[in-house]
Amino acid sequence: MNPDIVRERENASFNLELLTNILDGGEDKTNRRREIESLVIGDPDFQHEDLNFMSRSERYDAAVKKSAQMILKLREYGISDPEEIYAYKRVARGEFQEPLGVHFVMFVPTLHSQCTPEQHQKWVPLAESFQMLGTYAQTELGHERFFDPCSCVHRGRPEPLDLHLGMFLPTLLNQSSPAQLDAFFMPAWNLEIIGTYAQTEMGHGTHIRALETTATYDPSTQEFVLNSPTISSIKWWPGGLGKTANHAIVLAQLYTQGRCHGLHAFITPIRCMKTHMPLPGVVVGDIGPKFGFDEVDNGYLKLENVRIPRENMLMKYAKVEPDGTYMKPPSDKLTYGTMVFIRSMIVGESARALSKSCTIAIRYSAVRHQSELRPGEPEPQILDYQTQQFKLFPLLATAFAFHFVGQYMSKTYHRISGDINQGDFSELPELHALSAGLKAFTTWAANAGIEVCRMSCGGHGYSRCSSLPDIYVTFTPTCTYEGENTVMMLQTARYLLKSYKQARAGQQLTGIVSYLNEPQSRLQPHSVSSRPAIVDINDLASLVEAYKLRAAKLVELAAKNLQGELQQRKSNEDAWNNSSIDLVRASDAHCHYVVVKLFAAKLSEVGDTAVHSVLSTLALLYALHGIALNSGDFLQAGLLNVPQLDHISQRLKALLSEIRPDAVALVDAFDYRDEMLNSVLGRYDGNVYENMFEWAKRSPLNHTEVHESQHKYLKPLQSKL
Ligand SMILES: CCC/C=C/C(=O)SCCNC(=O)CCNC(=O)[C@H](O)C(C)(C)COP(=O)([O-])OP(=O)([O-])OC[C@H]1O[C@@H](n2cnc3c(N)ncnc32)[C@H](O)[C@@H]1OP(=O)([O-])[O-]
Ligand SMILES: Cc1cc2nc3c(=O)[nH]c(=O)nc-3n(C[C@H](O)[C@H](O)[C@H](O)COP(=O)(O)OP(=O)(O)OC[C@H]3O[C@@H](n4cnc5c(N)ncnc54)[C@H](O)[C@@H]3O)c2cc1C
Repeated sequence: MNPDIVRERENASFNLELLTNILDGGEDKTNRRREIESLVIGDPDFQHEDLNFMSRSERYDAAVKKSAQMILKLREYGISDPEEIYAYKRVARGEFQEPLGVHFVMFVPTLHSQCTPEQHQKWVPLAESFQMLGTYAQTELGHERFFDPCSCVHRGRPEPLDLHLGMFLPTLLNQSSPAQLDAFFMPAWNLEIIGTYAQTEMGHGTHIRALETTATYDPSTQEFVLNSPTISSIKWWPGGLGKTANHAIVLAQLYTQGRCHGLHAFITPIRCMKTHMPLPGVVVGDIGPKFGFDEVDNGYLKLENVRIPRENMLMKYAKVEPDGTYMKPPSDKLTYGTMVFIRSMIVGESARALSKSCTIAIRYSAVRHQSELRPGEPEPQILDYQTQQFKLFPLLATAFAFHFVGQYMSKTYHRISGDINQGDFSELPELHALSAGLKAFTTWAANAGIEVCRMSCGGHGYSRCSSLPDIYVTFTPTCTYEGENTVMMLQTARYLLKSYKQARAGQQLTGIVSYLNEPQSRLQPHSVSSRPAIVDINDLASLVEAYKLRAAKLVELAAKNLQGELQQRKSNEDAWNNSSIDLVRASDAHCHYVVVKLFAAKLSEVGDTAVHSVLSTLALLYALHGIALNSGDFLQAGLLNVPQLDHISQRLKALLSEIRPDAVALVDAFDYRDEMLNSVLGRYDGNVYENMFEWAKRSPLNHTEVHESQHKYLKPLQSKL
């Protein structure tokens, strides 16, 4: 064990096991999670060469193999609780994704959530043959017997099966009639059907109302005929589509009786279940190498007069009768349910990606010595440099904040989706606004934070052995997929502005936007110099209040700017576009307020004094750092005065020093085993250098002492010169 890291752990001011228990939600949960993780770590079937040393094809192969093994082992061990499945997969995957991810997380849940009772009756016997469903019963989406898609959301690296687990299964869960569920869920769960979620097209990802794929109902055969009428309508991006999946949930414009009824979901067989060859009329393949996601066969799909039975339209909400009569759903946004689900889960993913990165960067900073602080003295640990602390500790605080926000988002999703399943759609707009905004807010912050962690490790952060490049390339598309972040922020802004207008009209708001009801007089701008300071920078409650007032102020500002544009006789759409910078800023401030508020609220649940103290320091650091970064907003809203800015920077420095002795223990509390971090720099024992040397020796370029290119090119060249 490296002596620096041993000393760091001895200096900790709190019992880190207690903090781990808080992150897990209780001591029992920590123990069980560890038990499950050990099942993978001790299993020779999951030992393989570092994927960094493999070609893309080998990586895909290894990821499919791993997915298949995971599914078998989970069933062999009888692990069925969603949290436990997650704990198992998290270790088995490491930083890699699984090919079946979207099958379980999007495909099956979409089937679940969009079935009708009649369809349910038809297929129940199939479903009942599956032992695991019973145990999933308590947890899922208000249904009695469905599995929890949360357990399948990918964590770590993408895998070819991610889309099957991640979107195909969740969409099945959300949008199938019960009969469809039973028809498709069991084969999907047993992997006879491997599904993906095919929504995005080459020409449109964001503006899904403009998707061009068509599903035209033919009453004479009671089939839908699916077509990709243009080059831009080719489905592009779905994970697992290229080579893994044999079915896709295809989002297409529904035509019946000569009318278009908008986007609906259709289960579409794309490959033969026996030979795995593409079916007639189906052109399918891999879209080629990407920034990351090497293990996943993100694919293309062109449909040429592909016929599917009427029953393959997901009919829980909207329906097409045999004669072609269309029955409207109670809300046309229910088709978007899978996206809301995944966005809610991505919030917790932000916490995990950032906490892993902080673990690596902080452990490495504790064992790395560089430069001179005082002449003649030994080189200090780089963690002793104030600038290093300033890079890393606010991110550490952010990782804790996002962890608690992730827990909240997941609970809120389950509560509201339970109501939706009971036919109560009243909180759907709030769920959409919250999940869209927090998905964007947390992924942007974590994305930027991972890169800061990488650069804080100097040159070695650039090596794949640090794992930081892998974490980054795997995580960064969360800013784009499941709703591009700017677009998501604008969706939240839409809700905020609507709420603001309602508040101004005297309506009493409830939920997370209720602060918009507060008297506007509190928000009038004051001259910055004359205004008495209303924020106590040492009091978290006061800071929460400041974030709230800043959010209210920015929502008001955006509303006024929008109104100003409208008064210039601009159309609604142009006025909206001309105000969109302000609208995104308002959403960002709203989300920031929610995060600070939830972090502060979490403290009241912590009984242990030492843990409470260290978490309070982190919460204060998170809140003050955010104010320092956005000081213009707080000054403009009259919530701070200029002298306070200096106090804040002094206070921030003091907080960095307070956290310094606990930094390593704080990242240890995230409890990532070495096998999960897969990072030479982030090793628990701190023995970085010797292991870096061993890792490099395994590089394929070192398999021979002299590379063949010497003989092929350089020697002949030398002889010619
Ligand atoms: C492993 C990785 C896997 C990755 C997979 C993928 O990426 S899969 C691909 C992922 N792809 C994406 O994520 C695509 C991203 N794009 C989209 O989700 C949509 O095109 C959109 C939301 C941007 C606009 O949609 P639009 O043009 O239909 O809507 P509009 O703006 O005209 O607003 C009309 C009303 O609808 C409301 N409303 C909207 N959404 C929801 C919702 N989910 N729920 C509830 N409500 C919602 C909205 O608030 C508004 O309410 P209001 O004010 O009238 O009361
Ligand atoms: C790794 C990965 C996996 C994916 N997996 C899947 C999958 O399994 N299934 C699937 O269907 N899709 C998948 N996607 C596609 C993904 O969902 C889309 O790429 C995403 O929704 C963004 O859409 P877009 O690519 O059309 O971006 P665009 O909308 O073209 O975005 C480009 C720019 O335009 C801006 N913009 C667009 N509209 C607006 C607006 N209204 N207001 C302001 N600015 C705007 C955006 O902010 C952005 O800056 C995946 C993508 C990736 C990268």
